[in-house]
Amino acid sequence: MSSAGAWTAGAPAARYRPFTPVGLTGRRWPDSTITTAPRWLSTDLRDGNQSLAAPMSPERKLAMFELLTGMGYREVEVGFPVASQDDLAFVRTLIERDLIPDDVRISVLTPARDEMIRRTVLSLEGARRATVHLYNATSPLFRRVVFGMSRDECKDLAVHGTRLLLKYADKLLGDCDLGFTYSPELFNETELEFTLEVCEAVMDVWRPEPGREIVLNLPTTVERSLPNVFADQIEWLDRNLSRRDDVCLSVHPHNDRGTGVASAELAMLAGAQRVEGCLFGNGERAGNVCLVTLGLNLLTQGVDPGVDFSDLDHVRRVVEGCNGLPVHPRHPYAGELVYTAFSGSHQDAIKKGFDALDGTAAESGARPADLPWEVPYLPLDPRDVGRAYEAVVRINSQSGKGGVAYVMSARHGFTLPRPMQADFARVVQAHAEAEGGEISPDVVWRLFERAYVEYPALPLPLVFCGEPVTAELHLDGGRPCPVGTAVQDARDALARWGVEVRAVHRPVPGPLASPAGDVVVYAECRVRGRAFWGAGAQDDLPAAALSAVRSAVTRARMAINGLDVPAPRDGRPAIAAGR
Ligand SMILES: CC(=O)SCCNC(=O)CCNC(=O)[C@H](O)C(C)(C)COP(=O)(O)OP(=O)(O)OC[C@H]1O[C@@H](n2cnc3c(N)ncnc32)[C@H](O)[C@@H]1OP(=O)(O)O
Ligand SMILES: CC(C)C(=O)C(=O)O
Repeated sequence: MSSAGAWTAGAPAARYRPFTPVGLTGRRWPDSTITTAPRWLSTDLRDGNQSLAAPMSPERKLAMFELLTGMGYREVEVGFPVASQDDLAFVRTLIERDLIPDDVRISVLTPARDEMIRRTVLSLEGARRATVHLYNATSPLFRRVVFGMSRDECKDLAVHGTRLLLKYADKLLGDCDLGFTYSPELFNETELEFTLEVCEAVMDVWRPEPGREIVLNLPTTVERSLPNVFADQIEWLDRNLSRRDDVCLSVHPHNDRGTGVASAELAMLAGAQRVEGCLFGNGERAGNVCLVTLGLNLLTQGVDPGVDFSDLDHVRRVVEGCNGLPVHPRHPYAGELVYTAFSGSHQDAIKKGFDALDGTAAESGARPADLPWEVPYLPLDPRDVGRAYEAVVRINSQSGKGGVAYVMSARHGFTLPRPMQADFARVVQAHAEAEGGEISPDVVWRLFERAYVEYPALPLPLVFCGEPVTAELHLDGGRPCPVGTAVQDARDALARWGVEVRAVHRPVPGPLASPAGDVVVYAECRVRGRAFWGAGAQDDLPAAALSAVRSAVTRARMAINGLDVPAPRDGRPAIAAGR
């Protein structure tokens, strides 16, 4: 029996205890909004790195550091110098080769152990500005199981560690602009009054004052509760900490419950001023909070994240290379598939959104890129993060006419009339069901060509079993041409070939124009009460109209005679795709 089978006797829920709520009254955070970006600290090179099966090589560390600082992160935790010779060497390289931009503050992590604090401080020798980050676990479980310490002993560890830090910094760091971060590890599982007691005791040693802040960094070391509980904890501390103006309240959420981002955001509502995390959520177990998601969540609320995500694919490639871990195709904002719709109703709405945006741009004279982003199903303009529109719609058996029309227009430059979209969508759907999988834009094009372009063998004049053919013409782009007389010429030409033109539709006002210079006409021909479509692209409108009608009538003949539609002629496509 598989291990999952053991649950038939009942889930082991009784082994787990729910988190105790904070019992905060008069909460302020639910009524707050986020209007500015927090301070960010990237811990990719420390928490991220320590969680990798193969920690980053020096070259990868440097690539990560350059990426982070190039994107605009101004606080970067660069390692745990006592962990390994590699970690130490990297810190020394940054300092000795003067690789730290003037506006960037590096930080290094140390446990509250005398010799380790000394060596950590020493690792910063020669740095112009740097922060030492001291941590010790404060939760009851850790006090009991890991340290075997009373509350007072646990507090003393933090206090003594801070004293040692000051002592060694005084001795070893000269005129370095030294910052200090203290983290009560497992904050979220620690009694709030005890956290406060420890933080106050640490502050009594560091003595924060204007110009000498302390960063109190509150981690969900292992995320165990709902984000609202974390927000309550942060608001409680925000209300109760002394010297609040000189404290930077920071959070360090992990993602064990999959709610790291929500925890960070609610904590910001509750008073957190700084957030520590990793790009794409690398980090211990289920990861640290994802800095990309947090930053772009802000952007999509109209708040500048203060970090440059304009080439997110580049960021993703560098991070994948450094971490040796793939970014999930569904990762918010950055995954390969997150700007792609396969399903018909999504594609339809996206296409209408783009059309509306183009319409507003044309009316107002504004560039689409300057208009408010209002495209259904896309929370962000892919171009704002350096992604193209091509992949927004991809076709398979779940797709509908909107998606097929989008591909024809965006990829091939053919704006199909609405009833023809439905007709062509049926062709594509049949192919998708027969073949399975995805249908590339090239195959969509070949299906279109096969279904609608001219078959030159068809004899003229175009009468069908003695019945006249009627047609409605739909004009698309093409080289600039004087539409008025050209339309009359087309009517006259078709009349000569036995076709009565009942209507001419012109979806877009203005001259017909396409980069490839063809005039494109779609013809909807009625034969025995049924509609058949054809498309023609030629140098002039009469020729294009005739071509479209011949193609439609061929389809009618084949269908009514129960024959398959023939493949297009060999050689060059009858219409050049990708106009
Ligand atoms: C939540 C976090 O991410 S915290 C950061 C975690 N990161 C890392 O651990 C990566 C780097 N770590 C290392 O290289 C090693 O663990 C070192 C160099 C720090 C220590 O190595 P070792 O001396 O071999 O100790 P080891 O890691 O096995 O055990 C930890 C010891 O430190 C103690 N300890 C753990 N955290 C702390 C702390 N913050 N402050 C003081 N002591 C601590 C433990 O109680 C244990 O003590 P014990 O030996 O008396 O039982
Ligand atoms: C050192 C602290 C901030 C940490 O990494 C954690 O608690 O997850």
